[in-house]
Parts: sequence; C-alpha cells; structure tokens
Amino acid sequence: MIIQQLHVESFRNIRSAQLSPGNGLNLIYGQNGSGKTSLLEAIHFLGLGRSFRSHLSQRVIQEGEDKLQLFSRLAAGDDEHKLGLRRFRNGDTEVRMDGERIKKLSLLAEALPIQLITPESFALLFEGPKARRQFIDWGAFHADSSFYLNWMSVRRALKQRNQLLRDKARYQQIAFWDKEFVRYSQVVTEIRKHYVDSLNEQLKGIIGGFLPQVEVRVSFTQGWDSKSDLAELLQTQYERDISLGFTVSGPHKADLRLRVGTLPAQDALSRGQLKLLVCALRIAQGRLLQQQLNKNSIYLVDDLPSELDKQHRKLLLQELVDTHAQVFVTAIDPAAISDSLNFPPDRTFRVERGEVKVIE
Ligand SMILES: Nc1ncnc2c1ncn2[C@@H]1O[C@H](COP(=O)(O)OP(=O)(O)OP(=O)(O)O)[C@@H](O)[C@H]1O
Repeated sequence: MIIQQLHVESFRNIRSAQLSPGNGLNLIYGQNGSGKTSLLEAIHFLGLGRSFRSHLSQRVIQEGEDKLQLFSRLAAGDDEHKLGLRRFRNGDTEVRMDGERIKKLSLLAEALPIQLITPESFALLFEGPKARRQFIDWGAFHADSSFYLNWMSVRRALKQRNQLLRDKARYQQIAFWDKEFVRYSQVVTEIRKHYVDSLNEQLKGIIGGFLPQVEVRVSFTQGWDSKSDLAELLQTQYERDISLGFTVSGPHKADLRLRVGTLPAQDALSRGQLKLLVCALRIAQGRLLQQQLNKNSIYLVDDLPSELDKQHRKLLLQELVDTHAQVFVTAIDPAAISDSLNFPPDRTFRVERGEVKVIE
C-alpha cells in the first residue's frame, strides 16, 4: 500500500497539512517540537485508529478543536482507495473506506499495514513480553486470516476463567472454559510458531548485514512448557491459579526470546546495536508480508539518525529502500539522512511550527 495523498487536520500542532508523499523514501525534517513525530503519528493513527504516543486519543486532537480529521488516497497496484478518519473529543471514531463506514478497526490495520520504529521501540526488547507478543501477533494477524478470531476466543475464555478463579469456583465449573481455552490456544500457538519460523528465515540475512559480528538467536516460547499438555497443566495448576486469582500458563504468556550467546540481547548489545536489531525485526516482518501476501507495509521511522553512526545509517536506509515500500523517516538535520544516501530521497518535507512544506 502506498499513501498517494495525505490530509491532516487538527492533529497535535498540525492545524492543516496536505501532502503528496513519494512512493519510496520520504524525508521529514524540522526542529525539536516542529511536528515531525506528529506527522508520523497521524499516519499511524490512520492505520490503526490509535496513537503510538498516548493511550488517550483525545490528547492528539488539537487544543481548542473538537475533532481531528485524517484523509488519504491509497494505492496498491491498480487498486485505489480513499480512507478517512475522524476522531471526536467524546471518544467517537468515524472511519470511512471509499465512502462506506467501517465499524471494525481491525479492517483498518488490514488495509494499511504499518511498521513503526521509534526511539521507544526499544520497549520491544526491554519491557515485559507484552510488546514482543504484540510484535508476533501483528505478523500472525496479517499472515493468517483466522488468527484474530481465534485470539479473541482465547481472550474471552481466559477472562471467564480468571473471573471464576477469583470467585474461587470449583474445578468442574471451570472445566468448560478450560476446554474452550485449550482449543483456541492450540490454533493460536500453531499460527504464532509458524510465523516466527518464517520470520527467522527473513531475519538472518538482515541481521547478518546489520550486526555481522554478533550471532543473534530469536526463538518463540509458547507460554507453557512445550512438553506438557495444556489441558492437563491447567488442571494440575488449578490450586495455584485459584490462590493467585489468574491463569499462570497459556498463550497469553507467549514470548519472543532474543539472545546473543547465552545472554538476553538487551544485556549483550549496545543501544545502537539494539536499535538495529529492532529495525531488522520490523523490516523482516514487512518483507515477509510482502512475500506471503504481496502486501507492502508502510515504514515510519522516527528520528532515524539517533544512536546510529554514518555507516549504520547508510545500511539501515539502504535496507529500507530495498524493501521497495513507502518509507517515512524523520530527522532534525536533513543532512544526517542525505549524507548517508547515494541518491536524493523521493520527497523531502520540512515541518515548522506544525506547517508542512514540500522542498523541491
Ligand atoms: N493536542 C495538541 N494540540 C496542540 N499542540 C500539541 C498537542 N499535542 C502536542 N502538541 C505540540 O506539538 C508539538 C509537536 O511535537 P512533535 O513531538 O511532533 O515534535 P517533533 O518535531 O517530533 O520534535 P522532536 O524533534 O523534539 O521529537 C509540540 O510542541 C507539542 O507541544
């Protein structure tokens, strides 16, 4: 998918901006606080119906305004779509695709697959497993159309089970939900496993280029001992689950392990190397989607130059360009990007106090 036209209104400090991005690399530059990240955030908002910076979507609406509006013309091959989103202060969201109202935000994510790389992306490695699970599930969601409903069923069964655990229910009362939980957990786990295997194939080449001296191993843990049967485990762990008030084992505890030798990646790599690893993971994910479904992701890379030396900026930019996807990168100093390229970006935008201007 390519964004051919983008119209942003009342989004953070951007009162109104209209731009026609290039099909390849788009450079967005400007001083601190000018609105570069806000522009990326607006694209992300259009693709997912939520911000990557704030859980409170009302905060992205420009101060003094009652709604934000985003509109884009999208192209995928010969297909053209119009996608529009309005978010109101009272929390209502209105999304339209080609004039028709879309109720499920998951359809948005399907239409506009976005790969986000921000300085906060380190969370993928540092913080608890949630972000890593979300990373796997992004891929599983796109790779297998049955994933979403199966995962929703796992979550429903888990919620019911945990409620019964807190109510100190007898095992017989829980057994029904265990059956449901196990059934959908198996499907979800198979899809995730298969996805991580395919991702690893993609990842090898990219990591080899970014971090040639380091051997990074990426493995999937399913959320319970892989030698145990989940149904039996739930039964044997019932007493413990009751005392804790939640379910200890299951796919809600799945994780992606990133290791260098025997150490977790975050203990073995420098900040710049970690950034490259996160980028490699995102690029591998985008590539896989391209291969499996012939769908191009849109890459949003906030503050690309930070933490990276010139050689690695060059490597990263080249790898992004080689995806043949649409890429948006931000930088304070445009030279930090153009110095690392053998060709000019497709399009360059300068952001100043919320105003976006194309630089010819
Ligand atoms: N709801 C809002 N209404 C109006 N302005 C806002 C709102 N939310 C944030 N801002 C302002 O928008 C400005 C743009 O912030 P943004 O993070 O996009 O800048 P940036 O160019 O990415 O800066 P940096 O290089 O420091 O990361 C900030 O000055 C912020 O105070």
